Amino acid sequence: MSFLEINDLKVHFPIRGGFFNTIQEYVYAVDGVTFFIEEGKTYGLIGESGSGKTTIGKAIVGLEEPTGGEILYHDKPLGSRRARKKVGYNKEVQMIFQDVLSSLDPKKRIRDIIAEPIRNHEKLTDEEELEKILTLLNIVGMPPDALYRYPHEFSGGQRQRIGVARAVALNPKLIVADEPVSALDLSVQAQILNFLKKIQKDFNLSYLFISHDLGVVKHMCDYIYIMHRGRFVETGTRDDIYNNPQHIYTKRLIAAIPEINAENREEIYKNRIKVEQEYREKESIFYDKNGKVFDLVQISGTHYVAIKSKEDLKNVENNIA
Ligand SMILES: Nc1ncnc2c1ncn2[C@@H]1O[C@H](COP(=O)(O)OP(=O)(O)OP(=O)(O)O)[C@@H](O)[C@H]1O
Repeated sequence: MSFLEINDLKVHFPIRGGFFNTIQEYVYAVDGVTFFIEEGKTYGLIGESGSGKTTIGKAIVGLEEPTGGEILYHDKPLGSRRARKKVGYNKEVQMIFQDVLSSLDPKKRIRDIIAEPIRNHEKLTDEEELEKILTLLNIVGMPPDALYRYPHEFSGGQRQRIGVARAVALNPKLIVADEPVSALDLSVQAQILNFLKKIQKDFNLSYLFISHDLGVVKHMCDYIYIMHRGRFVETGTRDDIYNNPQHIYTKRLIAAIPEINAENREEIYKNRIKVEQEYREKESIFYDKNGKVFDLVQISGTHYVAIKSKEDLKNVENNIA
């Protein structure tokens, strides 16, 4: 059962300029995306820089106001900030960021950083609050003496754990994780991804996992939304996307996954060249003449791809190796 539905979400940013600082044009950061979030599942939102991923995440947590479409929480449209707080939405949907250092106030000790959402939403005595924070530190694998230290005294991986402790402090249902590991080195990335998986079970959490890297989300996500130019170009289960990619943009993302210590390097490079050729030959099937992404067409149970028409589907299918 989905508890969050995003219908035809649009976020357009005006660009102002000229002598009177009037609106000159718009950035169509998010231009009509529809999807849902179910309990305990992980959704990958993948796409290159500027494709609109963070804007979707921010719209979901209420940091960005949609220009169009709606977000339904338990079948009811999200209202004003006040209405969201009243139905507990602000507690249940949290966000963690890539640049965790700048999202943790450098002048505050860890105790106060983690306590912030608790103080905003719950009335606890000092003692109860301390106990809760110590439990949270324990859950994220941080020692109690972290309490009175400052963010700069910790490594990137430790800071991300502190960010997670703050995010789970209010028992959320959904965490929007915006590139949570891309600033970390590879071995720490794996640690944090495993840790996120572990606490998912403990808290029955759902994740909307934002990344530009299909390799990173390979083991995390149940369902994947591939984003390009403000819209979805392909959506499906992890298997649909990894085993049977259809959109040329998805194929390019998969071809770009770096293979560390790969023995078949030559094959990987040849495949990249093949995908690039296919992109040039078949671009018109995937984008209109203005470069806009087409609407999604269902190609199997859970698998949708944005192409010009159903007739072109055959054309695309013939292309599967
Ligand atoms: N406040 C804003 N005002 C104007 N344009 C914005 C604003 N925020 C984002 N944009 C633009 O909207 C588009 C989508 O940005 P967004 O940050 O959502 O992309 P992204 O896919 O998350 O990229 P990245 O991976 O680099 O974070 C970009 O062209 C960006 O420049």
